[in-house]
Amino acid sequence: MSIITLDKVGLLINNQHILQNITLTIEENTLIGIAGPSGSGKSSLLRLLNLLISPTSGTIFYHNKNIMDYNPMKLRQEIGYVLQKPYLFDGTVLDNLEYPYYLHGLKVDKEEIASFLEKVHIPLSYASKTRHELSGGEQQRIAFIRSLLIKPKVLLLDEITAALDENTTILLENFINDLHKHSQITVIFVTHNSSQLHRLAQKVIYIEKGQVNIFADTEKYFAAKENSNE
Ligand SMILES: Nc1ncnc2c1ncn2[C@@H]1O[C@H](COP(=O)(O)OP(=O)(O)OP(=O)(O)O)[C@@H](O)[C@H]1O
Repeated sequence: MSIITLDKVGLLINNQHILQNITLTIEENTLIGIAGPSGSGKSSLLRLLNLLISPTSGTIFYHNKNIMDYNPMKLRQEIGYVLQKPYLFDGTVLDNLEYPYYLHGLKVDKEEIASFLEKVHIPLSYASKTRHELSGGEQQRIAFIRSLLIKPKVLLLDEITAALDENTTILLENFINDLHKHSQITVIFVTHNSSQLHRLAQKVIYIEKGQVNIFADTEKYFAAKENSNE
């Protein structure tokens, strides 16, 4: 079943076509990788899906309803978003992790917080640290689990492993795979890492100059790429 559909979506900023005529359907419970050159519009597409910006043409549907008709807070409870540069606010790690529950009027689940910290190999004792006492990679892992605690149906990940070492990258990839297997989540991730795309994506959206050039199963995408390089 489709969860997100884009119908001729365009984004025009200062007379520049950032995205043009994007039409695609994303099925529920799939892992989608977005690839493409720098400045091609990948992050802009994620921002549109999270209602941080609005399309200037066309329509985006979430569960067959125009996303512009959703309450942004309600939509963001279902569609989580993690930025490349993690943003943790002042306060402790625990404050950061409890915040999504308060924001959406839910009961804080301390056991869940502890189990997620364990899954991303952050000791429980770090709960009382502030972001200034954490490495960039630790902040990224905390921002990542913060987006998951309220159980989004869709997760948008913008190059979240770009600044991480290989072991931590694989740790997060395994986490995403497990989550996808057990929680029926749809994950849409931007990456410049072609091995990661191969390891993680079931389908690939390739964007160039604001347009979707390829939307295909990962194997087909890599086969087509190999052919074009010959
Ligand atoms: N708010 C904005 N105002 C003006 N131009 C913008 C704005 N946001 C993005 N752009 C432009 O839109 C284009 C696409 O940017 P975007 O960040 O979506 O690309 P990207 O594919 O994610 O790039 P990268 O791989 O380098 O992160 C770029 O040319 C960028 O300069």
